[in-house]
Parts: sequence; structure tokens; C-alpha cells
Amino acid sequence: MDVYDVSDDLIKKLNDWKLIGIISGKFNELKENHSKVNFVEHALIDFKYMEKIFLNVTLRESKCNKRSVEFRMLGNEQFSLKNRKYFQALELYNKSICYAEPNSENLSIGYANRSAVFFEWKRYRECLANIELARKANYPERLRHKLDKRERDCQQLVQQQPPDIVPYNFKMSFDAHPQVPFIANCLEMRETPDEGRFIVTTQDLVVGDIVATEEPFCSSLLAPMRYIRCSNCKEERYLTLIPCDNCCSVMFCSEECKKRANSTFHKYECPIIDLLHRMFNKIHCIALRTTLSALDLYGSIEELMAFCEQPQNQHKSVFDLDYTQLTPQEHYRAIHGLVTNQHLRSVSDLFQRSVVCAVLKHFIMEYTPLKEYLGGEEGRNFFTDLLFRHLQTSPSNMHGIDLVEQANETKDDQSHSSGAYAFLSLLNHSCAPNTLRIYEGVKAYLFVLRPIKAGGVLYDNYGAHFAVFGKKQRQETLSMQYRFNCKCEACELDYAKYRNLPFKASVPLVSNDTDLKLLGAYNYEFALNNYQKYCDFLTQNADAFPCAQISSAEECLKMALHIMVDAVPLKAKM
Ligand SMILES: C[S@@+](CC[C@H](N)C(=O)[O-])C[C@H]1O[C@@H](n2cnc3c(N)ncnc32)[C@H](O)[C@@H]1O
Repeated sequence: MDVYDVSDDLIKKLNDWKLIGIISGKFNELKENHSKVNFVEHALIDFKYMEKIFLNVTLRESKCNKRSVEFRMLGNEQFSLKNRKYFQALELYNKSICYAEPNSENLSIGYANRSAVFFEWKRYRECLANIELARKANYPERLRHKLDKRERDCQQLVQQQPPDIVPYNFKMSFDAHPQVPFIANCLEMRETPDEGRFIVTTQDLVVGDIVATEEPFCSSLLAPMRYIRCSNCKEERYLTLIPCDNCCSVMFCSEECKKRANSTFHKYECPIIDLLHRMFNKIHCIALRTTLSALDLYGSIEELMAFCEQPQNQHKSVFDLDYTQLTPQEHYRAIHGLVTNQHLRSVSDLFQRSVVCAVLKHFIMEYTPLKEYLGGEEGRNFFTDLLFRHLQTSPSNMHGIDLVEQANETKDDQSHSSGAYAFLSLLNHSCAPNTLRIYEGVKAYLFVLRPIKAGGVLYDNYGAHFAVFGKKQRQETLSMQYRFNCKCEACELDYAKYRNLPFKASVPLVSNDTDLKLLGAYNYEFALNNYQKYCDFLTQNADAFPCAQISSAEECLKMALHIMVDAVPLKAKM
């Protein structure tokens, strides 16, 4: 059961009982968002939905040695000589570590088993770090000889481990903008009634130019990544992750990250973490995280309320911020000002969104310390309004953070987190985009994919790419999720020709970014013609792949962009 099952079921019941007209009429009359959400919450309580959720969905799984042992056994099976699936083993050992009861030997055995994986991977420093974690967690005496031997071997071999790769810092291709230091000085924001705000360039841009490097206001790790990355900083530190002391679904890369998360968002998410993962999707989770991050900016809810009500904080963008003192509060002004598209939403859209908001706020207020923090009704209503606001801004503005710096054997083809980026959220959509976001950690770099003449608009792609989806499907997604009718240059293109072509081999070595793959399809014919050239390049730079070494990957990326882009089917139109 997820939250959409709840809203579908409620609407079906209201239809069956012929109450839908009355209820949606009453709902529509309510002016404030918190009144709409409270109205829906009461209906969900009256019709026993909240009770049903409580009885059927675990809010937070308890630590459990039995399950910890089960996951460890599964991990051992993957680790075995027969399977040698070390990455899978590592994830299961991390799960075992999370489920281990405090001070139980399962925690220390989990760390010790993890050290064995690193030994196999010749990651001796991480192996030693895990041995230390195992010892600190009281590794049982009867098994000690194994660990001692591994430690001795490691100490001998550690000198042979190459130094860690220092991530390459992509540099902007232009001087910094005088107002917004992390974007190129040639970018400007424009606004029209039909397209809202969007970004244009005042200078010609060429393929491979980097025109922005942006850190998110906040980000939220996707549930499938919870045993792989740190929930706080999102770094891929599955190497030395430590568990949350209370839940079995969150890990951190250090005590500092754990402390930071526990004093901010995790304080509220932890008591209902498994409900969040089970009932809600990534859009809902980043909406909640943005709301909780906003809450964290101020000492009291009253201060945040005052901030949100000030006229100078409405509909602001990165171009309105004061960068001489870019505090998180100042940063949030631009996140608070992202488009909600509320005026374009139908009653049924707002009703469904209210169900999501009602379930989310019900459980977070009932079962976590949040209610206490919010104080009386005014604080609770304000929180509801803010959550509802971000449940509207998130689907249109938040970004999936993809894997670029993936090392060997890790999961490919997936985003690991969602992030709130104030500048990137100002880029409008095209079904044939001329820019591409690439991530290093959670930092985003905006690359130019096709030449853009001075005065031209920079376009991102929101997922509805012409090479992958037909026109009807694209237009449905764009109007349902993003609330606009696309009229871009690629709108009429026939996608079928580009679908399911064997282009992938030429691209994902550089990036797992979906757009780049799509771009490969988009320029398929040219890519095929240049495939050999591209493969030769990869072979000559074999050391750099899979691309942990971003410095070499940059060259490769640029090369790939040129190969992919030079012969765009749209070239004639440019
Ligand atoms: C990520 S925001 C882009 C910035 C937005 N235009 C603004 O004013 O803040 C996404 C929203 O912009 C609008 N939008 C994006 N691409 C568009 C396009 N090609 N034509 C018209 N509106 C567009 C839609 O309202 C969409 O929900």
C-alpha cells in the first residue's frame, strides 16, 4: 500500500457513495491550503484510513539480531568463492550492521565481514578502518585470530594501495557572473507570461562549455541507496558506513554526519522512516526534506513564519540573493520562490496532493517530536502550508542526482538522491535539450550540449525526451507534472526511429546520466559513424574507466559530447 492507493481508494469510495460532488465542492471552497489538507485529513481519519495505515505499515523497524544474522548469511553467500558478488555482499553486510542490536556481537561481525570485502578489493585502508570498527564494537574473542591475521596482512599491503583519487573540479568556462558567483557571466534571467522565468545567454556558447556549478540547498537520499551512501552527505562511502542508533534504514559515513543528521532532519524522519520509504516516493521525500531543512534554519517556527510572510521573500530567484552573505536562510529565499503552478492545478490534482500531504503530516506530527516543536495550531497550519507548497514545487523543480563517479561494480543506471537547486530550477524544458547536468557528488555542473547563439535560451530536459517517448506521451507528462504545453523544436520529431538502438555501449562508460544516453540515441547515426574513433579513445584511456578518475573523464566527456552532438538531426534547424 502506498499513498496513491489511499487516495485512489478514497476517491473510489466517495464515487460509490455518490459523495464526490459534495466533498469536492466543499474542498474547493476552502481557500487556504492547510484548510484543504486538514479537511482531507479528517475524512481519512473518519473513514479509518489512518488507522489502516498504522496497522499495516511499520513506522520504523526495530533492531533485531535475528534479522541481522539472516542478512549476514545472505551476504556471506554473495561473498562466497562460488558467487564473488562483492558489491551485493557489502550491501547485505551493511543491512546486517543496521539491524544489529546495540552492543551485540552482530554489529562487530558485520564490520569484520565488511573488512573481508575490502581485503578482496585490495582497499587495505578501508579494510583496516573496518577492523578498527569491529574491535571498538567488541569483536568476539573466539573469532579474533581471523581478524588479527587480516590486520597483519593489511598492514603489510597497505603501502601498495594507490592514493585516493582526488575528484576533479570542473571549472566554469567563463568568468563568474557579477551577481551569482556560481554561474557564467553571460547568463541572464528573462520572464514571459507564457514561459515564466528562463535563462538566456548573452554570448555564443559552444559544446562542452560549463556554464554553472551549483550546490543544492538540500538533498535527500533515495531509499534503494540507503545501505550504500551516507544519508547526510550522500557520498558513496559504503566503505565505512555506520548505522543510525535507532532505525535500520539509515547509515552515515562518520560520527559527524550522524550527529548533524540527528540534530536536523533525521530527528523527525527517524521515528517513521520505514513508513516514509514504503508509502511515499522520491518527490514526496524531497518535499519533506526541503520543508524540514527550512525549519532547521531558524530558532523557532515563529521566525520562519515571519520570513515566509515577508513580501520580499515571495517569488524570488538566485538573481535576487545577496551573495556577500549567502547564509542558508538567504539560499532558501530562492527555493521558497520556486514555481508551485498552483493556479494551473485542477481540483482533483489538489485533492490528491492534499491526501499525500495529510498522510505525511499526520504521521510526522503524531509520531515524532515535530508536533512539540510546532507548538499550537498556528505553527501546525504553517507547517502544513509549507509542506503543501513543497509538494507542489518538488515535481516541477527538483532534480534527480545521477551517478557519474561510480566505481566498479556499484549499481549503475540510477539516481542516488534528489536535490533542490535554485539556479538549475530556472531552466525551462525542451524535448531536445541544449544543456546537460552532470553531477560530482551532489554538486551539479551544467554543460552545453549544442551550440547556442547569443540571445538563445538554455534548455534542460525534464525526462520527456523526443528520442525516447512519443509526442502524445511527452505532452501528457509535461502538462500533468509540469503544467505547460510544450512547443519546442523537437516536439514534432518521430521518436520511434531512435528507440531501442544499440547505442548504449558508446556512452555509459562516461556517464550513467540518462540524458547523455538519450543524447546518444538522438545522435545515433553520427555516433555509429564515429564509434571506432570513440572506442579507440576509450582504449587509450583505459585506466580512467570505469570513471572514478574524473580528470580523464572530463576529456572523455567533452569528446563524447562533440561526437554525439556535432551531427544532431536538428542541425539543419540551428
Ligand atoms: C523548473 S521550472 C522552470 C522555471 C520556471 N519557468 C519559473 O518561472 O520558475 C519548471 C516550470 O517552468 C515552466 N516551463 C518549463 N519549460 C517550459 C516551456 N518550454 N514552456 C513553457 N513553460 C515552461 C512550467 O511551469 C514548469 O512547471
